[in-house]
Amino acid sequence: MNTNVLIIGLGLIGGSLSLALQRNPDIKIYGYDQDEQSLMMAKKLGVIHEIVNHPKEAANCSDYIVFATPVNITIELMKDLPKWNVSNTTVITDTGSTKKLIMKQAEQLINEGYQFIGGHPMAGSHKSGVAAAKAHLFENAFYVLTPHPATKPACLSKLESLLAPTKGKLVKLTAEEHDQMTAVVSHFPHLIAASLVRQLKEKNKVSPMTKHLAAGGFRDITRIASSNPVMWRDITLQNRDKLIGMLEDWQEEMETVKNLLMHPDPERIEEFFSAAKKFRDDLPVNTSGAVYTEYDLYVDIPDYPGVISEITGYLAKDEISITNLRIIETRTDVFGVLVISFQTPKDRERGEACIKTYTTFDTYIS
Ligand SMILES: NC(=O)C1=CN([C@@H]2O[C@H](COP(=O)(O)OP(=O)(O)OC[C@H]3O[C@@H](n4cnc5c(N)ncnc54)[C@H](O)[C@@H]3O)[C@@H](O)[C@H]2O)C=CC1
Ligand SMILES: O=C(O)C(=O)Cc1ccc(O)cc1
Repeated sequence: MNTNVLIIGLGLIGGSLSLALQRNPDIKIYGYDQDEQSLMMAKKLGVIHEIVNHPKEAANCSDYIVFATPVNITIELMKDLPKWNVSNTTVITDTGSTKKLIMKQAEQLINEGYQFIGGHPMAGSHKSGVAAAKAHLFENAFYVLTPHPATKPACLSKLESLLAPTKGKLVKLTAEEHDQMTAVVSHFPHLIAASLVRQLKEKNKVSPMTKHLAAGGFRDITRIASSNPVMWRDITLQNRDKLIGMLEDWQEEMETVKNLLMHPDPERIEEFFSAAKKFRDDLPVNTSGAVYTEYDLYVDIPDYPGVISEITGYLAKDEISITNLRIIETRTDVFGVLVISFQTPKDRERGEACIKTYTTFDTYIS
């Protein structure tokens, strides 16, 4: 018998979850989105099995309901859920980036006999929409669950077995712990990235060449400033308290930096950078963390016309998929570095072997 899942919100996360859950052939996915285009595209791309025009249409036959909508919309929909004729055995969850207010709303549902367990797959990207959905998005990433103290172990196990095909690492946290930690590693960095870009915008008014000098470092640190502003508005509003606390700590940190500059001491300045480098270099690398990871392979290439299509041709011949290509440096007569990104370490290994078979180019992994 099929297990029915209703996914509400068919964007990057709802779409990716839907694709991952379909690795279990017994799963049937009903999809709802208020945006008709997303709904049609989800069906056309095979992201969902069946369209519903209102959650009510599938809510009463669903074993699971997943809210993958922006966090404030999720709260509004949770208020509406009691009108949908949902069974008290249906497991309800969400994918929101914040948990405290969602779990507060869940309390009402739980008191009325519904089963709700908060969820947050800690993987994503600055992209949104169903077209960016990928079945492997959550692989090796932490997938946080926030059960309520009253959640029955059987209900939690039921949700864990649904999510197993995501290949995410399921961990349980309280909503409070979740919102504190995600403020540090995700929400606050988005504020800083946006502020850095806003600062560049202002400085650029005075010296219009500035933005053209924005090199890799600036782009790396501000990539997330290209995320969906509406989604981040809502996350910021829901995790305001923790973010204000972070901002106060940050202001202290900036005071420390200012002091370093006001009373320059080369040793202390070096120590400032080296302490950060050491901790950054020691961050765990075996998880994809909060970002969609690509596995980069560096190839030293000579600068002659057609060299890139030659390499991609070899990879295509051996049926090895790549996700991205970029050149770090090319000058006439000097070797440039081609960076090829793969979806998995295995693909990268095969890619490296393929390039070594067909060329004499040096390859390495950073
Ligand atoms: N983007 C990311 O990297 C991550 C996002 N999240 C969380 O997952 C949730 C979804 O985020 P994304 O998929 O990135 O956003 P998205 O913008 O790609 O998708 C959201 C979808 O919800 C739909 N929607 C909006 N209002 C609706 C309503 N009233 N009824 C039905 N559908 C509605 C939109 O039309 C859209 O298709 C958010 O709560 C976000 O905080 C969690 C992990 C990562
Ligand atoms: O693109 C990135 O680096 C992200 O930060 C993705 C992301 C966005 C929201 C989340 O709740 C989790 C991960």
